Parts: sequence; structure tokens; C-alpha cells
Amino acid sequence: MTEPASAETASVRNPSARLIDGKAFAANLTQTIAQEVRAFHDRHQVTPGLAVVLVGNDPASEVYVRNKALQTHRAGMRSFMHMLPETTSQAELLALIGRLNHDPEIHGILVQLPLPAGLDPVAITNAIHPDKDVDGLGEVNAGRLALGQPGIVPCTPLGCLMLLKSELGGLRGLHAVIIGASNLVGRPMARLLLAEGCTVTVAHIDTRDTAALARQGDILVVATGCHGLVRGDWIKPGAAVIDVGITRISLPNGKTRLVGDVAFDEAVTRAGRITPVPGGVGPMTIACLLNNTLAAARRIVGGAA
Ligand SMILES: NC(=O)C1=CN([C@@H]2O[C@H](COP(=O)(O)OP(=O)(O)OC[C@H]3O[C@@H](n4cnc5c(N)ncnc54)[C@H](OP(=O)(O)O)[C@@H]3O)[C@@H](O)[C@H]2O)C=CC1
Ligand SMILES: Nc1nc(=O)c2c([nH]1)NC[C@@H]1CN(c3ccc(C(=O)N[C@@H](CCC(=O)O)C(=O)O)cc3)C=[N+]21
Ligand SMILES: [Mg+2]
Repeated sequence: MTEPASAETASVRNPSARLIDGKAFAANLTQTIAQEVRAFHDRHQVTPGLAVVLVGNDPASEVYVRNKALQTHRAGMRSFMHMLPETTSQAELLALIGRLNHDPEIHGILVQLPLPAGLDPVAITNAIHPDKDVDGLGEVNAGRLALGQPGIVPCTPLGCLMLLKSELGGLRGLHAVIIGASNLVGRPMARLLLAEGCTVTVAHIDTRDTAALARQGDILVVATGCHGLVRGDWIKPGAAVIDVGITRISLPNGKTRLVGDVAFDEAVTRAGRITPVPGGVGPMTIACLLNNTLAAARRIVGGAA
């Protein structure tokens, strides 16, 4: 008997994870949402509207905000952009949110974070009416999620969960390790995975031996903003790795590139499946924002839960 095919030998020595194509998943989801938006319009003569508020001129945020506007139109919704100067006062921002809360053309409101220093993100997030809080970051929706009650779920963790369920099916009993504990990503991710029946470990900046914890994760979600933090040997062989981090790095040739929190080239030889950056979680965040805006419009206009 001769040796096995060399490709097989190579794949055993250097197995390669399946790529989780968030971009394709998000494009499909956006198409479905577009159909539902048309049906909703036929029934109610209302087009779901999303207001996005960006204070200051952080170039990276401007790109995300423009992406959101583009995808909103692709789904047949209306988007209302509010680009405010860095010098905007708390009172001015609260007044804008008050108007958007009462505007019948607006069903979702998103205030891009982080806000410039001097603006209180807690007060501003909580000023958004809970029914229009499509980011799910206000205390009403965050509280509902913490208590396991229905509410609006933050877009990035929701997108990660959709990818995990589509890849793995049921998640019950799996050990999910989350690195990062922000209110935007890590904490709501932990609450969602707990509700799915996972055993959840959350690591953060003060965690001792995050690598040893990460190695126990059947699921590993990384959201720190620390690019390249997770090395290949942090990953349990065969794990599902979701890389939320996005950092723009400069290359020697003067160009820039987006990278995640996971050292992708190393991780891809250990993980069972992995999201790329870009093309992984980012597009899912936007698709879930559209999903949440349509759901909000249904509740506001239809009056149904
Ligand atoms: N793809 C997408 O759609 C999105 C991507 N992002 C990206 O995800 C990343 C995280 O965002 P966000 O959650 O808002 O960031 P935050 O800075 O708000 O939170 C980061 C979290 O990671 C923890 N952390 C930082 N460094 C380490 C470390 N070395 N080891 C363990 N824990 C660490 C922090 O701990 P502590 O609080 O104690 O300092 C904190 O809990 C960023 O790169 C951001 O750009 C964010 C949102 C959406
Ligand atoms: N209130 C609030 N809600 C948010 O959801 C929120 C926020 N503030 N502040 C900033 C972060 C970041 N974020 C992203 C969304 C989409 C992409 C995205 O589309 N990324 C593409 C690439 C985009 C590009 O090329 O620049 C991808 O990863 O493939 C990235 C990041 C939402 N955030
Ligand atoms: Mg922080």
C-alpha cells in the first residue's frame, strides 16, 4: 500500500479552519429583510426609518456610518444621518434625541459610540426611547437581556450568535469563552450565550491567564480592540472562533489594512471555524441593525409584540 495522498497528509499536519462568511450571511439576511420591508410597506404604507447620529469627525466612524446608510437603502429603508460637530453640547444632543423619539418617520435611533469627551454616554443612550433603541444599549433593553426577557438585543452580539447557531446548530452545553467585557459587545454576548445554554466564561483586562481560559473554549469570542492578542496556541483545537475586533493598521508600503484581535494565520491552523476580518462580524452588525429597525417599526406601527 502506498502513502496517503499528499494533500491529505498536509491537511492533517496543518488543518485549516472553515471560514465563516459573515459577509455572505449578512447579504442574505439583508435580502430577506428587504422583502419583509416591502410587505410591511404594502400593509401599512410606512417605510422603516433609521436615524444615525455621529458626533465629531472620527474618520473610522464615518466609514461605518456611511456603510450603515448604504445598507439601509439596500434593505429599502430610509436612513437619516445626523453628523454633528465635535463641539455639540449635551443639551443639544439630548434635544435632537427628543425630537427623533417623537418623529413618526423614525423607528430606530443609533448614536455612534464612543462620544467625544464631555458628552455622557450613559445619559445619552438612556435618552433614546426603549422602543427605538435599535442598538439595545439603554438600561431598559440591557436590563431585559440580563433578565432573559424579550427586548432589543445589541447588533454585534446578535450577529455573532446568528453565525454560531448557523455553524454549530444548538449551543447547549458548550463552553463559550468571551474575551472583553464591554457593554457594547462582551457583556451582552455573555448574556445571549448563557440564554442558549452555554457555560460562559468572561475574561477582561484583569483576568489572570486569559490564554489558559481561552484554550477551554469550544466557542471563543474575542472583542478587545487589542489586535493580534489571541495566538494560535490560545485556541482549543476545533473551536469556533469569532473575531469581533477591528483595528486599522499601517503597512510599510503606506497603505492600511483592517485586522482583528486574533492572529488569523496562526488561529486558522487550530480552529474548526473562524470569522475573517474584514468580512466576518462587521457586516453582520449592520444586517442586525436593519433587522432590529424593522422589528422596531413592526412594534411601533403594528402595535404587536
Ligand atoms: N465588528 C463589529 O461590528 C464591531 C467591532 N468592534 C471592535 O471590537 C473591539 C472591542 O470593542 P469594544 O467592546 O467596544 O471595546 P472596549 O474598549 O469598550 O472594551 C474592550 C474590552 O476588552 C477588555 N480588554 C482589553 N484588552 C484586553 C486584554 N489584553 N486581555 C483581556 N481583555 C482585554 C477590556 O477590559 P477593561 O474594560 O477592563 O479595560 C474591555 O472589557 C474593537 O476593536 C472594536 O473596534 C466593536 C463593535 C462592533
Ligand atoms: N452605538 C454604536 N453601535 C455600534 O454597533 C457601533 C458603535 N456604536 N461604534 C463603533 C462600533 C464598530 N461597529 C462596526 C460596524 C460595522 C463594521 C463593518 O462593516 N466592518 C466591515 C469593514 C468596514 C470597512 O471596510 O471599514 C467588515 O468587518 O467587513 C465595523 C464596525 C459598530 N459599532
Ligand atoms: Mg475600555
